[in-house]
Formats: sequence, C-alpha cells, structure tokens
Amino acid sequence: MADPLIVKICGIKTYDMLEVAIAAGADMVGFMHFPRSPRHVSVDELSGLISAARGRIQTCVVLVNPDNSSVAEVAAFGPDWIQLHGPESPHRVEAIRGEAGVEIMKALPIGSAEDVAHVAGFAAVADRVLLDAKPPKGADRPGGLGEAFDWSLLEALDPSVPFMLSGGLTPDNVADAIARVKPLGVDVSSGVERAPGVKDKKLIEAFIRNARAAV
Ligand SMILES: O=C(O)c1ccccc1NCC(=O)[C@H](O)[C@H](O)COP(=O)(O)O
Repeated sequence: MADPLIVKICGIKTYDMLEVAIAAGADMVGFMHFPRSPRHVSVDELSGLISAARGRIQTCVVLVNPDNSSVAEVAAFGPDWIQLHGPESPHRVEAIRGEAGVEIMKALPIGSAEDVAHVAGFAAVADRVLLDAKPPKGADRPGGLGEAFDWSLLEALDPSVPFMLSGGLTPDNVADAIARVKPLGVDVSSGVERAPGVKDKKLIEAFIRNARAAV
C-alpha cells in the first residue's frame, strides 16, 4: 500500500489556526522564525505553540541559515523537525542534524535542471527534502512567496528520492500537483491565506480535503 500523503500547513502564527489545522487533519504545521517573514513568530511564541501542538500534530520550525546557537535555542523547545530554508550546504545540513537532535528537513529552490541535479546530495544528509520554487532575484525572503515552479523539471529527479512539494500550491491546484508529481507530501503557506500572514480556516480545510481526495 502507498504511504499516506503528508500535508503540512506552514506559517501558523496563532493558537486558533493551529487548532484549525489539527481539526482539518493536517499532519504537520510549520512555524516561521525569520523576522522578515509576514509569518514570523518570536521564540516565546514558538515555545508556546510547540507545547500546545505536542503529541497532536508534528511541528516544524523553519530557520534560514541559522547559527549554532539559534539551532540549539529552537531545538530546546522540542519540535519534531527543523526546516533549513536558506543556502545551507550539505556539510552544514549534516552538522546541524548531528547537533540538533531533531529531524531535519532541507528546503531546496528549484528553477532549473541543475537545481534538480543537486537534490540527491541533500537527500543523503537530511531526513527529508522539501522542493520549493526558486525566489526571484531581489526577493526579501527565500520562501513563502506563493510562486509555483515548473513541476516537469522533477521528471529528471532520481525516483528513489522521497520529497515534499511546495511553492504556490492552493486548494485549486493541489490535486493536479499530486497527480503529476507524486510527492511524499505537500506544503502550503500563501495558498491558505486571505492576506500575507493571515491564514483562512476555509482555505485550510479545502486544501486538506482536496489533497486527501487526490490519493
Ligand atoms: O513563509 C515564509 O515567509 C518563509 C520565509 C522564509 C523562508 C521560508 C518561508 N516559508 C517556508 C515554507 O515552507 C513555505 O510553506 C513554502 O516556501 C511554500 O510557500 P508558498 O508558496 O507561500 O505556499
């Protein structure tokens, strides 16, 4: 039997939306800890949200090129995952994985065949990879931009590499994405918001319903 699809709702900032994601059947929530993000949560907020979610849904803290002290500070709250969403090298991913004591998801920007060729090297040192759209030059953050990439690029990916798909997913395109790309899981942020950083209950519910119906 095929593995069940993993659905991650990223950029949760409030307890209300954490409850919405859990009730709607998400498998994982992401908390952004990156000040330039409209979804940024402070360390105090992170600690509270992770505690409220513990044992009910998997938690993932998203960091961008963190130093060792940031990793240790966040890991101490006991999330299930840390997502590295910056230009971390495979060597740095491996080092953080060794130190953090939590599972590591490495986000990788995909905009060309060359980007796809690098995925297997990161998959070998991370617990999971998340393939996202490559941000345009001058973007103020490396993710959460609501932009999709050309999914056909993934036809060149080694089929033994499990990955999650993100970038511009919405309730309207998630079923098509799953059918075409066959990811291990899907991740969404902008597509379930009514304004940047403001999640919407109905959009979260529709996204999860449509994703589950596609498998
Ligand atoms: O969401 C952000 O603001 C963000 C900022 C900096 C690094 C990563 C960020 N988001 C990480 C995610 O996992 C998003 O869910 C992923 O990039 C997809 O976002 P979207 O295209 O908006 O659905």
